[in-house]
Amino acid sequence: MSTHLEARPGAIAPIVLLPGDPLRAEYIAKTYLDHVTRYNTVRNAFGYTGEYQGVRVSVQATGMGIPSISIYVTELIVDYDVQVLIRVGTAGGLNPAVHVRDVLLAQGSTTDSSIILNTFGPGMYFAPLADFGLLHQAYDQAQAMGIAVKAGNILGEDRFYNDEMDRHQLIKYGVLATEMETPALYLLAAKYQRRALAILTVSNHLVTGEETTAQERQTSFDDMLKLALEVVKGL
Ligand SMILES: O=P(O)(O)O[C@H]1O[C@H](CO)[C@@H](O)[C@H]1O
Ligand SMILES: O=c1cc[nH]c(=O)[nH]1
Repeated sequence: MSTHLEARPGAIAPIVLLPGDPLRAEYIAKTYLDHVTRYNTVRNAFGYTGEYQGVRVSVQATGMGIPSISIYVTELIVDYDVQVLIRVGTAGGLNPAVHVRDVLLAQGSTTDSSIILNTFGPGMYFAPLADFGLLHQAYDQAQAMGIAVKAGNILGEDRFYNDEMDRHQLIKYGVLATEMETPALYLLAAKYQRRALAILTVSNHLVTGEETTAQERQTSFDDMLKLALEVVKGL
């Protein structure tokens, strides 16, 4: 047990998929995994362990935002010795080259969060990066599966509703999309020397106003999830 997870020792696999939404965790477990057990219901942050084509893998909901994912990632690493963490999340498009339903690989994550300042002190702007091996593997796997992914910098914001933020400069500098957890995932992976990657599906576009229907969201989620699981299988 850890403070927020009731899993017994050994109940969580060394490789974990991390959706924000607990119902996405349930969907992944029910749709893609065999021999599934649910190891966590604390706060309804569902956690499951099962097998994907013979490979043991867990799925842990992280909730929304940096404070929430930081709790789950820290406990997964420190209390359950998880080695590989792959976020499977949604993002809002920023760049005109990005469209709803696109699957993105977060090569790095810019952030307005204070986590970098609080970790390194003033004047040091640490760049939270994906594990290169996972990124490379996910990119190659996506090509093999015919999934058109874009890899690049994403924004991990502190607030979903943030009228005050001017994102235009970031868009000019090539930032693809915005979400709310990846900088913390990459920072903690760096801290504990674990491997992490965020794979994101674009669910809406903040500049063009494009939206997805529930059905379209499901299909593009499935592309992202199959990609993540094939990466897991290749580890
Ligand atoms: O779909 P998930 O994984 O929750 O990710 C995105 O969706 C939530 C906001 O709606 C934030 O958590 C954001 O990062
Ligand atoms: O954080 C997020 C996630 C999806 N869409 C957004 O606009 N923001």
